[in-house]
Amino acid sequence: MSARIIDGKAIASALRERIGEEARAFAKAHGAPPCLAVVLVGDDPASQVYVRNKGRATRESGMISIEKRLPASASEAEVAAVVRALNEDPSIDGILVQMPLPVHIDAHSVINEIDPAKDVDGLTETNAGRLLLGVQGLRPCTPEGCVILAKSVRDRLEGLRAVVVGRSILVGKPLSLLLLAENCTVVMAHSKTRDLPEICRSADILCAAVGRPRLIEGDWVKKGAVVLDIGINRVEEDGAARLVGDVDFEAAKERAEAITPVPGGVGPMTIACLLRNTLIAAARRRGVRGPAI
Ligand SMILES: NC(=O)C1=CN([C@@H]2O[C@H](COP(=O)(O)OP(=O)(O)OC[C@H]3O[C@@H](n4cnc5c(N)ncnc54)[C@H](OP(=O)(O)O)[C@@H]3O)[C@@H](O)[C@H]2O)C=CC1
Ligand SMILES: Nc1nc(=O)c2c([nH]1)NC[C@@H]1CN(c3ccc(C(=O)N[C@@H](CCC(=O)O)C(=O)O)cc3)C=[N+]21
Repeated sequence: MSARIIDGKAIASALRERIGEEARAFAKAHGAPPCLAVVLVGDDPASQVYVRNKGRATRESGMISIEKRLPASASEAEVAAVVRALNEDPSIDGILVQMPLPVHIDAHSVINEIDPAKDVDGLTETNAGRLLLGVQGLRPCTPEGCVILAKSVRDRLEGLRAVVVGRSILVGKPLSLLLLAENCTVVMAHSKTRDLPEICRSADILCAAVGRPRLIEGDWVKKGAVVLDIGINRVEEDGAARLVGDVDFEAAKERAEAITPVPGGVGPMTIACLLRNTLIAAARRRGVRGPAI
């Protein structure tokens, strides 16, 4: 039987609807809507598209979107200065520095300039540490979106075996920690992992965040597994440009119970969770409870 396709676009759209309502209530109570600032350095075409989409989604949810663009030649000090100015601006609730940064800029240093209270990507040392400790903080958006999608299929994740392929700071590592917090038994796999197919076959929840088109083959998927495909890879096929994930979707859907498509799976959830984090940051900065969503 063919798998159920997890409609990330629809789930994200429902979440954004509720965030929009909360944002409007917030604006009434506090005199201004939450405000997200996105810092974009250079002119990477994929980043331009994401930043434009984020801006549109932010406005659609009744929030304010600000973009700070710098040329690819900007120095680390210049980027850091922009981030510090946003930290000090009381009208800004959330700051996101779009990755990747040009190679001459140390991403870790720039991210650490962000005020942890405005770090809606959850990437500063403070928020990463809070995730590790399991205390209140802002969580990275893509991993959060993945957990919501997994829960849309399985009410309780407790005791399930989760395999996360990829251990980046942005996706794989925080996703492993969030699944651990849900009481999954988590295996973190990466480029040095031996017997990757065998390890994947043991997964009740299989998460792929690698950045290699269709690396995960159909027969690496256990029958009845939930597959979350985080990869976004642009490939040329039959003379046309298209987006594919890290999982061989057509083959995997014959074995999985449920699977996310690319596009229309995890990607839209990342944006919805970014908006939710902006709302949470805006509320906490004013000392009120965050949204109940
Ligand atoms: N849907 C969304 O919202 C988002 C999607 N993405 C997409 O997710 C993918 C991953 O992104 P990101 O985490 O930033 O990528 P990175 O390149 O930072 O990390 C890739 C990870 O995959 C591992 N890896 C590479 N090759 C293999 C292999 N052959 N077998 C097993 N593991 C391997 C690497 O291992 P090692 O550590 O050993 O090098 C590394 O941990 C990309 O396609 C990206 O576009 C990213 C962010 C959000
Ligand atoms: N600081 C930072 N935080 C990020 O969260 C971050 C980042 N940098 N750099 C790049 C990656 C990538 N990313 C995506 C977000 C949405 C979609 C998305 O909405 N994708 C649509 C399709 C979009 C398209 O057609 O290109 C989908 O999957 O359906 C994809 C990818 C966030 N990232």
